[in-house]
Amino acid sequence: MVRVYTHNIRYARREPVEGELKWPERREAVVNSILLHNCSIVCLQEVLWTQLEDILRLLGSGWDYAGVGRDDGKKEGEFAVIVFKQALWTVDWSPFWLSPTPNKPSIGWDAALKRIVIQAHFKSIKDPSEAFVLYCTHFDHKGEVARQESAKLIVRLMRDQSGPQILCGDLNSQPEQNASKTLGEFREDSFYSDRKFGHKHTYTSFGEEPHTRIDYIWHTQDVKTEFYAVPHSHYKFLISDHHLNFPMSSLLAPGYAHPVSRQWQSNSILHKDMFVYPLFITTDPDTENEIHSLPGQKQWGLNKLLPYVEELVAKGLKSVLLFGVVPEDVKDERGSWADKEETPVIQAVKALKAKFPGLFVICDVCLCEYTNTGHCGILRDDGSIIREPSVERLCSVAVAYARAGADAVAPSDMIDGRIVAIKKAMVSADVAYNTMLISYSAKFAGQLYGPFREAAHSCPKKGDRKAYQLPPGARGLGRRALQRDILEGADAFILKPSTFYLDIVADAAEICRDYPIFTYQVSGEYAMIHASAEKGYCDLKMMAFEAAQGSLRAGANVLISYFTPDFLDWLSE
Ligand SMILES: NCc1[nH]cc(CCC(=O)O)c1CC(=O)O
Repeated sequence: MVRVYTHNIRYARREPVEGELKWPERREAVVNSILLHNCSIVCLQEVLWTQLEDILRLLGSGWDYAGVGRDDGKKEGEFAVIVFKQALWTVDWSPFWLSPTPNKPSIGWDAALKRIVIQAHFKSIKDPSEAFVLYCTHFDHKGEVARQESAKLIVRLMRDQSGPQILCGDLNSQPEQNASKTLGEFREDSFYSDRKFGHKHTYTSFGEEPHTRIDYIWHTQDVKTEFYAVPHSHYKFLISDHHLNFPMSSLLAPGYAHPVSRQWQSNSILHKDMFVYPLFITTDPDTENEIHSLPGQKQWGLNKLLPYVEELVAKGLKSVLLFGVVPEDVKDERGSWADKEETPVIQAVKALKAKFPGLFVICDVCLCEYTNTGHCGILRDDGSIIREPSVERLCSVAVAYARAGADAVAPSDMIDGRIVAIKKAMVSADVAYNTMLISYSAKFAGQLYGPFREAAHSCPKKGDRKAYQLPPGARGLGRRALQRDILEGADAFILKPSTFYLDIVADAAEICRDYPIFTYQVSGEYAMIHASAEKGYCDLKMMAFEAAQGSLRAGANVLISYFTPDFLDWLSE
C-alpha cells in the first residue's frame, strides 16, 4: 500500500491575484497539509526553486526530491517535482521535456512554455517487491495540441516500462478533453475509486467559478485505488453548523498551580513527595476512631486531626485526600451534606489550609458518603443513576470544595460527563485557575473497596456500583475512559485499584503520557497486605515497597496510599 499525494502549489507570484496570499503566508499550510496526510511520496507542481527550498526546510530532515527546473534542467523555471522520504524509498529518476525533443529543455508543439515530466522508479527499502514507476507532470495551459501530444508521449514512456505505474499532476485539461481521453484509453483515473472524500473539483482559481477538475492521479490497471480524496485546502467556511466545543484540555495552569503539583509533573524514583494520604473526617470534632478493617487508620474529628497531620507534615507529608463521614440521619437522596458549609470535608479543608498552607489538599468528590441510598449519584426508582441532576450536584460539590480552598478536586463517582461539566463549572466560578481536576478515570468495580465503605459509611443500601464503575475485565473501557477524560479537560488521572490493574496503569502512562498519573492502592489492597503480614505470609514493609514500586514501574508518579505515614518513616531510615 502506498499513499500518493499531488498538489499544484501555485508558483510564488510577486503580485498575488485577488484571494491569493503571498507564498510566505501560505507555505506552512502547504507543508503541514503534506505532513497531516502522512504521505511518504508527494508530487508537486509549479514549484520555484526558492519554494522547494522552503518546503524541504519546513518538512524537516529525512526528505529528498526528484526534479529539475523546466527552463534549464537545473534550477530555473518551475519544477514538477517528487518529494519523498529517503528512509523508505530508493528512487531512480530522469526528466523528459514534453516536446519532440524530450531529452533537452525545449518547448513542444503549440505550447506557451517549456513543460516537463519526471519519471521515477520507486522501490520500497523495507519490501523491495513493492516497486512502481511514478510520473509527475504539468501540461501546458495554452496549447491544445501540446497537451494531447504530451499525453501520447507519456503513454509511450509508460509502454516501455513494466509493472505498476502512477501518473500524478496538473493536466490543464478536463476529463472530457483530449489529453485526459488519450490517457484514459490506457489508464485508470483514481477519481472513480469506490471510496472517496472531499471536493469533486481540484482547481479553484482562488474563488472564481466555475471550478474544474484538471489534477489527476492516473494509474495502470494493476494498481487498485483504495481511497481517493480531494481534501479541503481552504478554511474560510464552517465545517459544520455546530461550532467545535471549547477544548477544555487547553487549560494547563491548574495542573501546576501549587509547588507540590508542580513537582508531580515530573517523574522520578520513590520519595516522600509522591505520597498522598487518604483521611476520613467526621462531624464530631473530638472523634478518634480506629477502623477495624483498615489497621492503623482512623476516622478523625478536626480537633484530633490537626495535631496528627502536624506530626506527619513534620515528617515530610505533602498531600492528603479527604473523605467525609456523616451521621446516617443527615443523609438524603441528593447527598445534600456533601457541600454544606458545616460538612466535615469543607471544615477540614479550611482548617488544614489555614494551618498548613503548603500542604496539597485534595477533596474526593462523590455523593455516596452523603446519600441515603449509599450510591454515588441520584437514583431513579429502578435504582439506576439519573445522569444530569447527579452531575449537577457533583459540580456544586466540586466548586464548594474549591472555594473552601482545596488544591484539587477528584471526582470518584464515575458518572459519564462529569469531568467536562465540573471543569466548566469551575471556570464559571473562577476557581479553575488554581484548582487541579484529578479524574478517577479508570476505576474498576469489585471487591477491593469493602473496608473503605465501612470507614466512610458509604456502602450501597441496595444493588452495587457495576452500572457506573468499570467491569474488571474491560481494559478497552479503561483506555476509552482515559482518552475521554483527556478531551474533557482532566489535569491528572487516578487509576484504581492498583496492584490488580497495573496493565491499566501502563495504558494510562501511554495514553496520558503528558499528565501526572496517580495510582490508588485502595482499602482492600491495604487490608490484604496487612492480613497477610499478620499471618506471617510476608513482611509488611517489603510488601508495601514492592507494591509501590510496581505502580511506579507501570507508569504512576503519585501514590495514594494508606501506608503513607509508614513510608514517611521508612523513607527517613
Ligand atoms: N465513590 C467514593 C470512593 N472514593 C474512593 C473509594 C474507594 C477507596 C478505597 O477503597 O480505599 C470510593 C468507594 C467506592 O467507590 O465504593
